[in-house]
Amino acid sequence: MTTVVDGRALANDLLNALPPRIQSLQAQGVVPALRIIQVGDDPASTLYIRNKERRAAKLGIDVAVIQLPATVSQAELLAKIAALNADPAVHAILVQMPLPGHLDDAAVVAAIDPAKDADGFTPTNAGRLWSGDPGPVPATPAGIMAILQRYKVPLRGARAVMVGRSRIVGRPMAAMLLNADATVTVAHSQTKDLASVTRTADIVIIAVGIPHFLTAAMVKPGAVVIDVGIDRLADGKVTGDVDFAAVAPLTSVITPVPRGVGPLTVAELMIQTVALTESQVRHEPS
Ligand SMILES: Nc1nc2c(c(=O)[nH]1)N[C@@H](CN(C=O)c1ccc(C(=O)N[C@@H](CCC(=O)O)C(=O)O)cc1)CN2
Repeated sequence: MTTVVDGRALANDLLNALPPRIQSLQAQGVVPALRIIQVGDDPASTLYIRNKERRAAKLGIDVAVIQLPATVSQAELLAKIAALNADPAVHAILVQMPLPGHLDDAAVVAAIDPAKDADGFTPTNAGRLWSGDPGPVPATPAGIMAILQRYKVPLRGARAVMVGRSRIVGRPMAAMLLNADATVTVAHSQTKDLASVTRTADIVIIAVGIPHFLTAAMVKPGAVVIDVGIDRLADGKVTGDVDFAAVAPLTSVITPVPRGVGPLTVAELMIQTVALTESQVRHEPS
């Protein structure tokens, strides 16, 4: 029997825990404040940011999008981040990815104050994650961990294959699985005979951005399959990296696209924004 994950329901459920925490902050005179920097006007980024804004506003988080032109210079972008870092009324900052090619992603991310790092992408927080220490973590892998936990997928000793090695998903996902005692393989575009690797997996997580890339021949019967891809087809429809119709019958648990991992990404960002705010309030000089 295959269980198809309901990402929207799980996201709503996780978000139900936030209002009392936000009210407790408000009682102390603090409203969690999230700032999202968008460079350019990529339509997919605009849509994802709108989802984040809507959720934040619904929860009573003070959210604002700082829109910069696609031609913004590295220095101008870094100056904007420095101003947000220095603003005590801002608790969480993120720069929507991808950035235009002339900008240095790594330097931009590294400029964010790790205490306000809503995405958990800064080198400091990535290092904490790989060391198994607490800190802000990237939202998509955090959402996937929430799915695995909610659907009671055993992780200790499980063979997990992460297909994709991005900073947003693949690398932090591998660290989280390792921290949960899974045996982790990271496969990528240079991996030889990928199917022979994915077929060994109890859990396959895929984030490659190629529609229907993971086929039935690449999956072991009974495996858990998590699809992070949000791929736009020529007709405008959204699909995933997994050939869902062919793969789903083989699996024990599978995420659909849309309404699988995506809503969890947004939910985990909200959770992180509140956690960063709480941590800053705790560390404020009294
Ligand atoms: N700074 C960041 N940039 C990007 C991140 C990130 O975590 N931080 N992740 C992705 C995009 N992303 C978040 O920003 C994101 C992706 C998907 C969704 C979502 O709600 N998906 C819906 C479907 C939406 C659609 O129809 O296209 C779903 O899956 O149901 C939200 C956020 C890259 N950049």
